[in-house]
Amino acid sequence: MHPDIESNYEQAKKLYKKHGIDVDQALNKLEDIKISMHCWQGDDVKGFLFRDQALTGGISVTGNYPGAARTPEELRSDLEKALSLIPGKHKVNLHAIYADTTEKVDLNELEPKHFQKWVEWAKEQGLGLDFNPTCFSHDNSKDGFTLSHPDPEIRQFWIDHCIASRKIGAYFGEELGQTCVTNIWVPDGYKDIPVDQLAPRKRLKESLDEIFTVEINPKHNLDALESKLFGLGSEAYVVGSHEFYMGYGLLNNKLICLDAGHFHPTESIAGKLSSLSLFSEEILLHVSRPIRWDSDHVVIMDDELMAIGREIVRNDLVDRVHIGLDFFDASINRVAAWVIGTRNTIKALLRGFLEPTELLKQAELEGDYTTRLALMEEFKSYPFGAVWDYYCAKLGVPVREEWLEEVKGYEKEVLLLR
Ligand SMILES: C[C@H](O)[C@H](O)[C@@H](O)C(=O)CO
Ligand SMILES: [Mn+2]
Repeated sequence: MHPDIESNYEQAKKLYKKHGIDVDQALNKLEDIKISMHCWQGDDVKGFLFRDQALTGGISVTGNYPGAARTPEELRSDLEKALSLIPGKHKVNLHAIYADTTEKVDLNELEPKHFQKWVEWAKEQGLGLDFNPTCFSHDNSKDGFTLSHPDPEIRQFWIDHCIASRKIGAYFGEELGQTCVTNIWVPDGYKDIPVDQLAPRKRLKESLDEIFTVEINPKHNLDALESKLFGLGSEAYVVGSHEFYMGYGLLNNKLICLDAGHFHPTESIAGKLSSLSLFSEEILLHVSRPIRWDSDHVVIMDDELMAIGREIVRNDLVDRVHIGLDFFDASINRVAAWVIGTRNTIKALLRGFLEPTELLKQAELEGDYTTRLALMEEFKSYPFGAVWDYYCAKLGVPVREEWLEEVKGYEKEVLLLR
């Protein structure tokens, strides 16, 4: 480690210690947090099962930066590159369309064996895996409905796919010794104002009930449900709204997934954590960055991200919140997108750990809002960067923007040859 990194760290430690913050302890806690890095940033949500299918479901990827992964091998190589530039041991989040198989298999026929190579790779790399059924980009979702489809045959197809997905999740959890979170998101909704808002929700509820009648050991797989406010083509009405899944999840002991891009523009998912934590044991996050709509931009260190990090740490939710990422930007190097978004998410958590929370809470309790505001503001310029640099060096990953050189090299030697 460069001596400057160490001495800057020692200086920073002293400053934080003055306010009772144990920086070494903070770094130990940070190292235990796993971020679930989404595989779909690597290939613009195409997957490998149906290469010719257009992306549907009201989500969209823009940009045509060269080098997108075309095969499972390429995707794993890109993920490895990104993970080598991110401190800590993490998880990879797969979608069903990323099955690694030469068999011609439809979504409702998927089995653990179709993901065996992913599991072998995860074992080799010391990674956990999370999972998602892919309820979009398929002929059976072409009119915008899946689990709430009025046609019982189509509904059954998606029910079977979700059951198959939970079994794959359980296989991941058992094989890797780390619980897999399987998150169900469906795009179902109407472009224009519907007459009957209730019937699709009843059908969605019945489909979920059927999916969850299959018993799965929660040690291996936890189920999560992701709501949405609107999508492209479902602007007026989304069946799986926040209220719908809050109700369903709390009554049926399922995790609620809060995606930062799935609420009204001024609503913050950070602000929802304290309330939800009082009623639900565990929560799933999709950390994303909406710009004006659910645009899935790469996560930057903005107010929302810092608030997410702070709320997780302040409310002692580190062991109860599963942190997944969800963005897909094809206008920049895709490996860099992962590195930027994941490093930022870890940095936001670090900043949460480096806050004098007890002191601030005490000031607040005493009604001393002057001290609260003064300290919160002063802490924004405390030397967290020195701690971050030390953390990266200690865990053997590039310090500051050094990682960019590596990504540029990889782009030249690997991505541009695709
Ligand atoms: C590809 C993901 O499953 C998808 O982004 C989903 O999580 C979502 O957020 C849809 O808007
Ligand atoms: Mn999401």
